[in-house]
Amino acid sequence: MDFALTDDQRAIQDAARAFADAELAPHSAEWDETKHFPVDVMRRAAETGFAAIYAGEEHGGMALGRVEAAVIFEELSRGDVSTAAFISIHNMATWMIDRFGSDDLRGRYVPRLATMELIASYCLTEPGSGSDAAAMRTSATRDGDHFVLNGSKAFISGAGTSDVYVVMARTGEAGPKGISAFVVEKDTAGLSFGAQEKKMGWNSQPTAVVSFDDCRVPAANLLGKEGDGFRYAMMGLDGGRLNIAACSLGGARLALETAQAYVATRKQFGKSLDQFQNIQFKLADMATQLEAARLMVMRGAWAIDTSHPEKTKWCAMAKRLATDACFQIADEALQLHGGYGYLKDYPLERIVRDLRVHRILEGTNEIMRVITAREMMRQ
Ligand SMILES: CC(C)(COP(=O)(O)OP(=O)(O)OC[C@H]1O[C@@H](n2cnc3c(N)ncnc32)[C@H](O)[C@@H]1OP(=O)(O)O)[C@@H](O)C(=O)NCCC(=O)NCCSC(=O)C1=CCCCC1
Repeated sequence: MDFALTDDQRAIQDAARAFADAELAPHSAEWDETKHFPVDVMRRAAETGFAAIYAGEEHGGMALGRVEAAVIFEELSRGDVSTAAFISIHNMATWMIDRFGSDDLRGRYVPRLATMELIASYCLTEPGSGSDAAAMRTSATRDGDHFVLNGSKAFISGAGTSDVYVVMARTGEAGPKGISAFVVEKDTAGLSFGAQEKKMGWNSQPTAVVSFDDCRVPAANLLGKEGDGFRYAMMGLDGGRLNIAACSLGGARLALETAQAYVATRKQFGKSLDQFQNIQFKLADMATQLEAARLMVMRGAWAIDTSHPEKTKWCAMAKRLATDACFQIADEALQLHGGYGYLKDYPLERIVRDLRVHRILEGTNEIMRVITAREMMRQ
C-alpha cells in the first residue's frame, strides 16, 4: 500500500494549485458577492485539461482517473469552492457523454466540452423527485427519429448558460428501468429556463429550473441504451459525489490554514491564542478530521479506478463523512476567529455557506447512509 502521490500526480496537483492561486482565489469573494459565473476563467482551466479529466486524449481529454480528479478538485476548491464544484459538474456530464455516447456524439461534443467552448449541465432532480430520483416524471416519447421531452428539472447548475444538458427522462415503465439519458442542446425549441435561484452559497454558478415543452431531441442524442439512463446517472454520481467531497476538502483546508494563521497572531489574556491548549486541541482535531476525510475520498477514487466491487459503498461513505467533517472544520475555523469570522473580510463565512450545500446535493447525506446500508446488506 502506497499513500504517496506519484510524480505525475504531484505535477497535476502543482498545476491545479498554481491555477487556483492565480485565477480563482483572488476573485472568490467578488464572484460570491456579485454572483458572477466566471466562464472565461473556467475556459482557462480547460486549457490545463481540467474540463475533461477522464475523457480520452483523442477527444482532447486528459484520460486521467478519479484519484487525479480528487487531487485536482481539492486544489481548485481551495481557490474557490463554488467554481471548482461547477467544473466538477461539467466533468460529470462530459464523462457521461464520453462513456455512454455513440462515436458520433462523442466526436461532436467531447472535444468542445474539453475546451469549455461548450459548457455542460447534469439534469436529474425534478421539483417532485429529489432523493427518490427514479420517481421522475419528465417524459421522452418516441416520434419517428426524435424523442419529444416534456417536464422540468430543478436545481440545475449552469441552467441558462450551459450549452449542453445531459437529461434523464422517462421513456418507459415506472421506476429506474424506464429511464433514459439524452444530450439536449440549449437552443432546442421547447427548452426554457426559470429565474435564477437565490442561494445561501455556490454563488459563482447559476442555478435554475430547466423546462421541456414538446422539446424535440434527435433520437441519435440518446446516450447508450434506452432504459439504461438511471444506471448511467448513478454511475456518474458515484464519481461526482467524490468530487464534491474533494471540493469540501479544499474549502476546509483553506479554513484550517486561515484559522491556524489567525490564532498564531491574535492575542488575548496576554498571549497568542495558539498558546492555549484548548486551541491546540481544536486545531489537532480539525487536522485529523481533514486527513481522515481525504483518506476516505482517495479510497473511493481508487475503488472507481480499479472497478472495485465495493466502490459504490465507499463513494457514498466518503461523500457522507468528508462533507460533514469539512463543514464542521469550516464552522470551527469561523468560531476560532470570534466575531471576525462572521465578517466578509475573512473567507470563513463564505466557505461555511459554500460547504453547507455539499451535505445536500448529489445525494443528501441521508441518502448516502441509505446506499451504504443497502450495499452492506447486499454484500
Ligand atoms: C440510491 C437511490 C435512493 C436508489 O434508488 P432506487 O431504489 O430507486 O434504485 P435502485 O434499485 O437502487 O437502482 C436501480 C438500478 O440502478 C442500478 N444502480 C443503482 N446505483 C448504481 C450505481 N451507483 N452504479 C451502477 N448501477 C447502479 C441498480 O443496480 C439497479 O439496477 P438492477 O436492478 O440491479 O439492474 C437513488 O435514487 C439515489 O441515489 N437518490 C439520490 C438522488 C441524487 O443523488 N440526486 C442528486 C442529483 S444531482 C445533484 O444534486 C446536483 C447538484 C448540483 C449540480 C449537479 C447535480
